[in-house]
Formats: sequence, structure tokens, C-alpha cells
Amino acid sequence: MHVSDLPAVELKRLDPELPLPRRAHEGDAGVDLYSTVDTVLQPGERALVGTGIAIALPIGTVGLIHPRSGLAAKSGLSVVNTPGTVDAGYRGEIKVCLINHDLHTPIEIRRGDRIAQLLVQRVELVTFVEVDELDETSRGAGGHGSSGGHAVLRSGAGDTTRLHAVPDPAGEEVL
Ligand SMILES: O=c1ccn([C@H]2C[C@H](O)[C@@H](COP(=O)(O)OP(=O)(O)OP(=O)(O)O)O2)c(=O)[nH]1
Ligand SMILES: [Mg+2]
Repeated sequence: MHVSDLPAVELKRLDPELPLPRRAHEGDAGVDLYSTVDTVLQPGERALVGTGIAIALPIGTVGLIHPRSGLAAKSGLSVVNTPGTVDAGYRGEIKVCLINHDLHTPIEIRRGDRIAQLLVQRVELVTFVEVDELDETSRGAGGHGSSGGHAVLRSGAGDTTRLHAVPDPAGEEVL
């Protein structure tokens, strides 16, 4: 079923033995991507894995590669650069930089496994204009936990020195 205002996105199977990426359920945000290879990820190890597809996204959209939550929760499998960015002009094979976050157990990936999911979203291709001063807001420059209430702060681990705050060129700590 086609429910988007955008036309169907052209997709080329570079590995025609693998099925077309598809939604597991109607209305799911992402289509699942398959691994073209068998590989084993040791704890902490990462690997760039092919999906066997290339796509032609319309200008003004972006492809985002997200981990699958089931694999993340069950085995610790994730995507290093989550979400991965697939530019509209990219015509190469979509690849996924997988990582095993489990501390103890290797993850075995088999060719044809659904390893990640691809979402397509509209994106604003804004330009930037340099100014001397930005407008004032109630948040101002506060960030990185300035509003409080974080579990990490309650556990006593909120000392920003643990975040390796680096001095900015003006000599002030960033964070
Ligand atoms: O998870 C990903 C992320 C990116 N790409 C492809 C599509 C994307 O358009 C291209 C470049 O990605 P990105 O801009 O994130 O990487 P970069 O390190 O900035 O490379 P480049 O200099 O080619 O832009 O690599 C993937 O196949 N999978
Ligand atoms: Mg780039």
C-alpha cells in the first residue's frame, strides 16, 4: 500500500537473491534491511555490512538507518552512527556499520538476516546566514543537562569532569 505523498522511491537490487526490503507491518515507519554477508561480531567489534540495495531518494528527503530494537535489547546489536544518513544524491550500496555492544557474547549475523531499518523523511535544505548576535531565549546557552532531573545525576555520576569537558578557545569549559 502506498500512503505517502511522495512517489515510490526507485530501488535497485544489487544482490537479487535477497528479498526486496519491506515493512514488517503496514504503517511501520521503516523497511527492514538485509545483510548480504555472514559475519560474527565479537563483543565491542564493529563491521560495515552491505545490504544489497541502492536507492534514488528525491531531493528534500533523507534516508535514516536505525537499529532494530529487538536485536538491540536481545543481543546488543546496534548501529555505530545511528541514525546513519543516506543523502538524496547517494547511488551506492547502502551499508550499515553494525556494532556488538554486548560485553560478553559474540553476535552471529547470517546473510539474509534483517539487521537494521531504513526510514525516509523529508528534510529542510536550509541555508545559513552569519550574524553577530542571536536572539534571546529562555534556554539561552544552557544545555547538556542544564535543566536537571537526570538519572545519571541522581546516581552521583553527573560530575561533568567525567564527560571530559574541554576548554573552548576563550578558556571556558564547554558543558
Ligand atoms: O549508515 C550509513 C551512512 C551513510 N551511508 C552512505 C550514504 C551517504 O550518503 C554516504 C555518506 O554518508 P555520511 O555523509 O554520513 O558520511 P561521511 O563520512 O560524511 O562521508 P562523505 O564524505 O562521503 O559525505 O554514505 C550508508 O550507506 N550508510
Ligand atoms: Mg557526509
